[in-house]
Amino acid sequence: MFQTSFKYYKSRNPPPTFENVLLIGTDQPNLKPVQLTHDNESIFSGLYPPNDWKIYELCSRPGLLLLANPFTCEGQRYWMKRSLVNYPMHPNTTNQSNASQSTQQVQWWKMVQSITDATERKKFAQKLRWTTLGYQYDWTHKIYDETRKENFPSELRALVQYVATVLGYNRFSPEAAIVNYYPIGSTLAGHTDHSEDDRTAPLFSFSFGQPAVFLIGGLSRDEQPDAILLRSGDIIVMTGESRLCYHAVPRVCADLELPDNMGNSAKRWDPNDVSVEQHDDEMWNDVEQYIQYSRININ
Ligand SMILES: O=C(O)CCC(=O)C(=O)O
Ligand SMILES: [Fe+2]
Repeated sequence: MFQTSFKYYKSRNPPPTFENVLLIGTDQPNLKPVQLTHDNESIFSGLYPPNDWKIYELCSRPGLLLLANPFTCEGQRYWMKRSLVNYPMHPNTTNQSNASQSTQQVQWWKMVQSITDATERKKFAQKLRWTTLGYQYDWTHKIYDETRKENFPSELRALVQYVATVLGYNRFSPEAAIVNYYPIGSTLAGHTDHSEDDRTAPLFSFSFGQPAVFLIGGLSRDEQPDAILLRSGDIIVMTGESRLCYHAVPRVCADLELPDNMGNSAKRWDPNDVSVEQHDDEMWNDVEQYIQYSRININ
């Protein structure tokens, strides 16, 4: 059932319809609103105050929490920049780490920007698919290597701890992250995340840039998954029963493929009431180019 659904949403010809894809933040029978049980006085830069957050639990997958984009436009641009400029950098491992000597020595983002031809620049940039933070994940042996523990970025730790605390996970402290980079058209096959020592701890997932169809199924591949549209700024938290469920990304779409009410991602990071000169630095222009054809997921 999982594979059938994966193929359906991945298909180019014919393309899928999005009628059964859940939109976080809308009234849907499968989305149960979650009320915060304690006061949240503190604020966090780049996020709207928690009392304004729209939080849901997916009725068909108890423990799966969905947060409709709580980020300000500025907050979104900040995390996109961090993910592109700082995270794919030595000593963090990326899928490109062994591609050439220079990918180890020169900042990946600087290499991208040094390519003057736009087509070539895009071709090069699209090759980056993941980077690991904190404990470096060993994909071959499917373990977190005790001897390869790098610093976990303090600003990302602060963000995750803030969101965790608002949701009631006061003791959560992240030790490892995978940042996934998806050019439009790329996919992530069905899998479960079970290499972590403490599988009772929640898993936090932040999405930025182009929208994607996310599938969440059951503990086996036999169950029919639910399809959810993850748009820029949306957060999902896999807790409880949903923590070890199969999930996948069968489609990263361009806004234009989506029905009118689902698209318009760029509004989430590009406020039209502020002129570009006013709102940001030079680096943003390059990041903005990249994000036109990509999705970033911090997991
Ligand atoms: O990109 C996503 O939304 C999911 C990524 C994921 O499942 C993973 O990194 O394990
Ligand atoms: Fe995963």
